[in-house]
Order: sequence, then C-alpha cells, then structure tokens
Amino acid sequence: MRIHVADHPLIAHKLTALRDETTDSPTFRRLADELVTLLAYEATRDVRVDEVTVTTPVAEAKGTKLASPKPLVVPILRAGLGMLDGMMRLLPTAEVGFLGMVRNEDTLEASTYAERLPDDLSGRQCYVLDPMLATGGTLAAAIRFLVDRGADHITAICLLSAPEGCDRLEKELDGLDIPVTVVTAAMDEKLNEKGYIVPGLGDAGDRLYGVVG
Ligand SMILES: O=P(O)(O)OC[C@H]1O[C@H](OP(=O)(O)OP(=O)(O)O)[C@H](O)[C@@H]1O
Ligand SMILES: O=c1cc[nH]c(=O)[nH]1
Ligand SMILES: [Mg+2]
Repeated sequence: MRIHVADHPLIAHKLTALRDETTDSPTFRRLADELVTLLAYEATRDVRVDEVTVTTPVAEAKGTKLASPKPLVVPILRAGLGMLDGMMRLLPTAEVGFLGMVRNEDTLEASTYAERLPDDLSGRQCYVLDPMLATGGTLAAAIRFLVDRGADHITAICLLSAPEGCDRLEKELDGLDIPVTVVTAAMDEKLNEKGYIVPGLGDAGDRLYGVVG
C-alpha cells in the first residue's frame, strides 16, 4: 500500500479552515469540495488512458483520453458524499457507485447498511472517497468489498488520516495483489480514546450534514 500525503500550501490553507470549530456547515461543505478537487489531481496521476490522435487547426497531435472501462468513484456515505462533486469535477465521465457504512461509536466496528455497485468490477479502477481514515475499519471493509467484486486498482482519497488507521490498512491488506494507494491532505498525530482523529476536525458527517440521533 502506498500513502501519499499531499504537500501543498493551498491544501494546507483550506484544511486549516476546515479544522476550525467555528467554520459553519456551508463553508465546511465548500472547503471539502475544493480540497477534494486538489487531492483528486494527485490521486488520478495513474488513471488509465489510451493514446489518441487529434487534429488541431494546424497539424495532427498525439494525445490521450481516458481508457475504457471508465473509473468508478465510490463515496462512502454519509460523509464521503461531501466529496463527490469535487471529484466529479475532475472526472466528469466516471461512473459512481455507493457504499453506506457506519462506525459503531462504542465498538468502533464498521458495518455496511447500503450498497449500490456494479456486480462485476473486473478491470476497473476505483476511487474511494471518505474524508476520515481513523481506525481504518471502514476503509479496510470498503476496499475488501471492491476487491471481492474484482476491482484491480484502488485509490482512496481521505481528507485526514491517522497513523493507527494506516497501520491497520497495511496489515489487513497485506497479501493483496492489486495496487492500493491512499492520498490524504494530512497525516495527523493520533486517535483519542473515542477513536477520533487528533487534532482532526471532529465528526466529518455531522459537520457536513448535521448531527443525527
Ligand atoms: O476509520 P474508521 O475508524 O472506520 O472511521 C472513519 C469513518 O467514520 C466516519 O463515518 P461515520 O461512521 O461517522 O458515518 P457518517 O459518515 O454517516 O457520519 C467517517 O466518515 C469514516 O467513514
Ligand atoms: O475523527 C473522526 C473519526 C472518525 N470519524 C469522523 O468523522 N471523525
Ligand atoms: Mg459520522
């Protein structure tokens, strides 16, 4: 597994505002959207392309276009939904599949409550969107899900990551023979006793969409 921490002053600037507890939901949604587009630029570095020829007003030129089958973008509900528009801005022809997952706040175990994905992902590149990589349970389960369906190349885009979650992913994905990359805006310090990323930004889903009971 490869972890890429995107080091760019604009990313750091937007992430700082996102972390701020006084940032309201509309601003939080806008910042998350903008951050994903910046991260997606890095995350799509190895998106598959075909060579094509294009005729300019002057001459023929060699170029590239996205290969088929098109990549599949998979936001993990709820909070990953706040990253979808920003991703699709960069990959407008990608297809979108959905995974609904929630972490039990007592046991910190992730469970899946919704799934709308193609049955066969053979030969597909998948981009998983989830703002928080905390214990890693949610992302590990999501990646297993996609691999079981045949995905052969997975890139996760996470706004924030914790070292504990990355270690868990490394262990759980050990032996997987497909490339897995995590692109993140920052590697934070640690998790607290409730499994929240420190310093983090709090509960991403709640900050995007409000607290559910
Ligand atoms: O790495 P983990 O320890 O598994 O935690 C990360 C997950 O927790 C949050 O989801 P949450 O369960 O709060 O659901 P929500 O997006 O609906 O708020 C977050 O959006 C991740 O999906
Ligand atoms: O810090 C965290 C950890 C898990 N989920 C969140 O939304 N935030
Ligand atoms: Mg949440």
